[in-house]
Amino acid sequence: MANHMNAAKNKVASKSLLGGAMIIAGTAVGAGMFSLPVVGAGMWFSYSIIMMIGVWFCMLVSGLLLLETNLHFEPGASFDTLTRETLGNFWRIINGLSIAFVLYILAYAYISGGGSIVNHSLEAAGIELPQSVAGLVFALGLAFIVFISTKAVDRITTIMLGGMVITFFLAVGNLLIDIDTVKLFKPDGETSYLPYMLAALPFGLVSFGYHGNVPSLVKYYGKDPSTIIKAIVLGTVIAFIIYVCWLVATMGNIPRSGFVDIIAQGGNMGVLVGALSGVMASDWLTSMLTVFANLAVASSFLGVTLGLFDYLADLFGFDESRSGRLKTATITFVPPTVLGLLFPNGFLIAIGFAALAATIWAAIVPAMMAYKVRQIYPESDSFTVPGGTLVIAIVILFGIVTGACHLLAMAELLPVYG
Ligand SMILES: N[C@@H](Cc1ccccc1)C(=O)O
Repeated sequence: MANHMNAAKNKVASKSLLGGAMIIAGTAVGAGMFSLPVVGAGMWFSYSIIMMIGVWFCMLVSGLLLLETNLHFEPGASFDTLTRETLGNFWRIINGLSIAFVLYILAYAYISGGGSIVNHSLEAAGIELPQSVAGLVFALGLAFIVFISTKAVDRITTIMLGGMVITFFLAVGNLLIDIDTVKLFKPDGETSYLPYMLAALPFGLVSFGYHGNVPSLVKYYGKDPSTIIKAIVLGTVIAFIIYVCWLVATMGNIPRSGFVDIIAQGGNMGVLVGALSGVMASDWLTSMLTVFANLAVASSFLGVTLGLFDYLADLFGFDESRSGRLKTATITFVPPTVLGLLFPNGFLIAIGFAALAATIWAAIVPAMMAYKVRQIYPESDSFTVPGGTLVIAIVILFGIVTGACHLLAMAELLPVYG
């Protein structure tokens, strides 16, 4: 979420470690999180945790490799500059396209998920809308904020983040008290588990995506590797802890067989939150969970579309005037909103495709750049990720395997639960 970055930048005196960690955690925690229990239902709890540890490790290391490269450049160098200078124009273009693709498809995923959750909330208030219209309301409302200014996005996301922390702990805290360990460790339903991990892997990768913020952190802290490393480690650990709580809360309350129904209904955010609401003791806590889900997806939408907005303005050379911003807003918001109207329930499919493109810029490219940079500066005493070329190979392999899993799952060659 670039906006948190800007929020942090404006406060000169607040270059705390926690600020950087929150930027990373804030970007990572988003729509991916809502897909985890649904796509993890097949392998269930223990395997989900094992997978998340592995994905966390690889995505942490790829972020650190990106930092390693970034530290050979002046603070303020963009991702685009890093790829151009290390890997050349071909990879620069591939990288840029994959970033733009992820931002666009995530914007669509958020409209789909946002529409679904807004609809779920409105139903509770007795208002019935087609989901595509709810998606439109969600997108237009938030697009307007991005259109006004970056500052407006900053202010509103800061408020949203505060609200998310409070509602997450109230709602999930209560779900954690009610969990049933039998559900977690002795799941019902069919006896095959492990094979379902393959199709779930891409969703794990998306939920640990934050890499666009690494250059922003370098710009923010300057060449201070130890603080940036701590911020990345802490930020990804916070995200990991939130995901574990979320998996415990969902899988400890909804039986494995219950997910078959959620998946049959498309597995969108509103369906999952609806199923959780069904098992929660009080209406008040149910509202907290719904508010949390609304805020989580809305703040991610603002972060991602602001990034896309700035990227497109730069690419097409649109200026900051009212008409320039209107042009940028049009190319930013119209394609994902139209998709949201045509296919209101593509949430999970979109997250899967985001993963496919993210394997390039959040795993493979950072590893390749670090490899290159070590050849260019063999004597450098700047920060180097430990583990040598082996670690680089592991990250590249992780990216390739995850991308392959997505393609195989799309071709219906992998077992998918439900
Ligand atoms: N991690 C974000 C998505 C994301 C991926 C890659 C980079 C930035 C953001 C989410 O789960 O919603």
